[in-house]
Amino acid sequence: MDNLVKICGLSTPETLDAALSAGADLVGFVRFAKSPRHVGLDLGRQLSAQARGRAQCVVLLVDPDDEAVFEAVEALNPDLIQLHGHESPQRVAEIRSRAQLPVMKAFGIAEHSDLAALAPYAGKIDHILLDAKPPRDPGALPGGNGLSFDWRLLNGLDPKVSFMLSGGLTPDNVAEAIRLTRSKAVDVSTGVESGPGLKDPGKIEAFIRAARTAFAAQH
Ligand SMILES: O=C(O)c1ccccc1NCC(=O)[C@H](O)[C@H](O)COP(=O)(O)O
Repeated sequence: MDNLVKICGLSTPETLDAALSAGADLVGFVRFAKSPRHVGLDLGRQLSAQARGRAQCVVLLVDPDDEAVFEAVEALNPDLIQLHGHESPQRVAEIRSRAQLPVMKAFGIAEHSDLAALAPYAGKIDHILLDAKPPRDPGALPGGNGLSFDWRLLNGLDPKVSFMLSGGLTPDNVAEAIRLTRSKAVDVSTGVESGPGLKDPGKIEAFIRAARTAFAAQH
């Protein structure tokens, strides 16, 4: 995962086009009914076809049963499955094997000890996504909350561990986040919106530009 930008939670052809035109490497489609970014299967099929060949398509699922995995894979034909719930290492391995697709597992980070949760997934996942923990409110979404965590917590992470950084990133703070964490991949949703679920083409472009400049400065 080198110098990659993922725009997550795209749900209209227009904003997807904005992300693709601005050079997003990965585009994420959320399959979670309570989310303002949720895409139905027909829309997901249409959006992933629009993105095909221009960016990697990611389908985001939360504690999916086999049927939810199957229908999402069948409709969206994604390049990658992002798991954003409480999937155990064993369940992740099952999903990866049944779908025959790479998996990126999200981990919520609030304190240094949260990084210990990564170890049991070694060899069972293809990519690591480090995100803020969701608010304790029972109605809160498992992700896409626009909250960041203390990036300095990643200082103790083995430099050989490659990860995608997410959680509260914006066009204004992504350069600092990349500089501090030396992350080679970033993911954003809320920070490129003008309201819940409403992606803003200008913010998408500004985010990608800022991330690219910061990646270039790492070398
Ligand atoms: O976006 C959602 O609505 C969502 C719902 C359920 C699980 C995850 C969800 N989003 C995940 C993301 O958009 C990102 O991978 C990540 O959490 C960063 O989001 P943000 O802090 O909003 O940039």
